[in-house]
Amino acid sequence: MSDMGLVVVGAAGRMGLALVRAVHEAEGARIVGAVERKGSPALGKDIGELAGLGPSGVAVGDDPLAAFATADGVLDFTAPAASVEFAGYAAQARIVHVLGTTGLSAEDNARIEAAARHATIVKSGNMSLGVNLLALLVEQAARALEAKDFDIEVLEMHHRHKVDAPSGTALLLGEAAAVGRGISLSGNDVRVRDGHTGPRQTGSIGFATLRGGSVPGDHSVILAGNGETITLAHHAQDRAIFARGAVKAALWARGRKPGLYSMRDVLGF
Ligand SMILES: NC(=O)C1=CN([C@@H]2O[C@H](COP(=O)(O)OP(=O)(O)OC[C@H]3O[C@@H](n4cnc5c(N)ncnc54)[C@H](OP(=O)(O)O)[C@@H]3O)[C@@H](O)[C@H]2O)C=CC1
Ligand SMILES: O=C(O)C1=N[C@H](C(=O)O)C[C@H](O)C1
Repeated sequence: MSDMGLVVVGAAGRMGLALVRAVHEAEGARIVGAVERKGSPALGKDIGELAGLGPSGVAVGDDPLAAFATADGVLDFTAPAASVEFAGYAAQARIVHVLGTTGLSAEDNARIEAAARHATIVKSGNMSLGVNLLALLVEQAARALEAKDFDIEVLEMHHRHKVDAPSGTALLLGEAAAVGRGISLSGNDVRVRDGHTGPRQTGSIGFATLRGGSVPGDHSVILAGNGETITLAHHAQDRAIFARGAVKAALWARGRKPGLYSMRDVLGF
């Protein structure tokens, strides 16, 4: 089979450049397009040069539909409104859409689900191997430790540029804890605490957010009981872990029927 042709959207962003480097290093995939928004200073520049790889022959453009028409898949770590639009274009082109953007609303998710009738979409708040394994462990721990005995809190820290909170990963880990507990996260989540909050509600899942510096992504799930705490944690040291996961997801999705898949489907756990 020929190499999978991939378009990177948001190609000049932090994750965009990491994705270009990950595709360059991967076997079985190549970059066929790079897209940024109209007016971006990156337009017209060679994406290989921008990523520090040398000339690639692929210039950054601002026409996603034209780029998708020549591709087998798209790698998308951009912004919610853009990702919803790209999911629609991926459906029109009947291609793979690897979607890592976080901060999606319920309405965004409904539109992405609709696009997945025709596109093969792999979507996850975190594409790294480590976090997806962590989610499995959190689910098991939450199942093993009863809500009356152990409170669950999710703590995350990210770089100063991050615009959404709680992080997609924190929500993914909260969902895993909720699955383990046999409850829905929605309605049991406590995303912010301020002022006179009253005592903690048994069975709730709390979130706390820190922002600063250049931290690529730190997450801890704390199970706090009487006299002991258990902390399950993941520390990202390099965005390459997310980018490698995204390329793996694209290669896994190639040739699969349209639908909405998760990173746990890709990794088999
Ligand atoms: N699932 C995962 O594993 C991970 C997810 N993420 C998520 O990925 C997203 C991006 O993060 P990051 O790379 O740090 O952010 P950046 O802001 O560095 O990159 C986003 C890029 O997308 C571009 N963009 C936005 N809208 C459009 C559009 N309509 N068309 C084309 N390009 C567009 C931005 O351009 P401009 O600057 O002009 O707006 C920017 O270049 C976030 O939601 C983040 O949470 C990040 C890491 C891992
Ligand atoms: O914005 C980021 O940087 C990251 N976003 C994702 C999230 O919201 O969890 C994944 C990773 O932690 C980095």
